[in-house]
Amino acid sequence: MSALSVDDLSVAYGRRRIIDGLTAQPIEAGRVTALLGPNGSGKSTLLKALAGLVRTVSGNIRLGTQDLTHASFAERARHVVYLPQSLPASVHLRVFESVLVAAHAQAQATHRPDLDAVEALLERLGIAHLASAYLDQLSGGQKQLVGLAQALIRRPRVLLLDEPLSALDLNYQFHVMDLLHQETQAHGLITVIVLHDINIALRHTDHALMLHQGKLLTDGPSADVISSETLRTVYGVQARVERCSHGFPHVMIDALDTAHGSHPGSQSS
Ligand SMILES: Nc1ncnc2c1ncn2[C@@H]1O[C@H](COP(=O)(O)OP(=O)(O)OP(=O)(O)O)[C@@H](O)[C@H]1O
Repeated sequence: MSALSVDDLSVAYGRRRIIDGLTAQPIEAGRVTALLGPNGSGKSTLLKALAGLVRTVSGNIRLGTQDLTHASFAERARHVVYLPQSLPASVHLRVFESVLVAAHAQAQATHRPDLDAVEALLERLGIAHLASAYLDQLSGGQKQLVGLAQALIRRPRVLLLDEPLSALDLNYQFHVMDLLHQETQAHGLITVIVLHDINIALRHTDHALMLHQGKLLTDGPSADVISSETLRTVYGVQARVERCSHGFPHVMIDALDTAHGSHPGSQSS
């Protein structure tokens, strides 16, 4: 299975460099990778660069042996699906149609869309009852689940999700992470998820990249990346990683780290 490789990647908006010479370990297929870091550290910018949505990019992005950095937008879109933080507000389509449209978009390139597959996916996401509802009449969390259905139905090789749990209740957060794990393993996807909830990252992801002011502070197994030291450096908090009675690691935040003075994200230019 191919890996996604990022080598010496820099990304700028105009003259302002946001991602600065980022080189990461290969992001392997079949495992869920968390992209972590404070507000403004460059997580969305990195995802957009991987999806080919930012112009001012230097360095190398490869999918297996294929150079994605210089691939056309259409070529990249065959392999990479990016789900932004929020979907367009006013699309007057029914949920089922919207997922079918997403399937059609991909089907031209790879496989034929399948009505049963759409139905099964809505069922697995727990939103089959919304199939006939209009998108612009859904709650924020319901829209987010539909966005995930639109992304997953396309069966990409690389799935980039920007805060896909931000509007979901506790039950759906767990359910969606479980489902993403199953899909990632079953289809050998490269799944990269921006998360703010460190405990979800610890519990539900295999690998993590920790961004700090546009640079990669560290990457590796999530349980190694999420440590007291990195949480202090990156988020300016005093934290402990402990195991709960079921043996799962869990982060406990004790206090803000007074040595930081202000929010660490506010230090970036
Ligand atoms: N379209 C844009 N034009 C100019 N600057 C931008 C643009 N989008 C983001 N930025 C800037 O790039 C920096 C990184 O933003 P980005 O959205 O990548 O951060 P993030 O880590 O995803 O943050 P958050 O956790 O708050 O979503 C911020 O300082 C932001 O102001």
